[in-house]
Amino acid sequence: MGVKILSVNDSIGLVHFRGLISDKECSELIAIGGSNAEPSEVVDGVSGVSHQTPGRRSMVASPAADSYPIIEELKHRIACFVGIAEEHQEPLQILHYTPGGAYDIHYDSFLEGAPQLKNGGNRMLTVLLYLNDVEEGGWTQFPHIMTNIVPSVGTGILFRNTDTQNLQLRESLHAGLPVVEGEKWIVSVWIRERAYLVPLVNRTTEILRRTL
Ligand SMILES: O=C(O)CCC(=O)C(=O)O
Ligand SMILES: [Fe+2]
Repeated sequence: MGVKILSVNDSIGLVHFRGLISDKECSELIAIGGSNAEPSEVVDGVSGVSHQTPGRRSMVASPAADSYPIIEELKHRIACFVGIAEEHQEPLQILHYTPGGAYDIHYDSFLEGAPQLKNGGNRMLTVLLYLNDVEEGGWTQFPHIMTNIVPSVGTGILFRNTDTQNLQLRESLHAGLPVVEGEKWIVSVWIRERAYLVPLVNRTTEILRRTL
């Protein structure tokens, strides 16, 4: 499957592309997301604790790659596409936004001294894959570089969150604008500077849920 580059913005290495996943795979991922969803959380940059917040209004599923061949395959494809080993990826997330759902303006990377940096370093890159067309709204917006990405099935973006010293890149500020009509399904993958160890507690919860 050939990846086609639609546009590039050099300031944050933003690449808009099509062809990393097929429409059929998008439907498959939506089905997996729908059957594993929980309310999304955000990690606190100081305490390192995850909590629900009004700024991230979506449902999220983080299915284990070893339970779903398509997730394993996708992680591999993303690693080849970005040229960084799979071990640097945090668990892949499938996000579902309904009308009013949004991810308010934020950085994916952490500031110096944040406890999350201990596991894998900073979130160097983000990959978002759009799994469906949104009737209205749901654009991914980068205000500093005045760029909006309109979700469209089978397309995706890749961008840098950090500079060459792995410090937060100001221009990487972004938001998932509110969905106005329809729904929005995406895959989101955060890629670290170094290998990221999936905390055992998450894995255990997942395994338990699977066996119950
Ligand atoms: O929903 C979007 O368009 C943005 C998602 C996002 O920023 C993230 O998952 O880090
Ligand atoms: Fe983000």
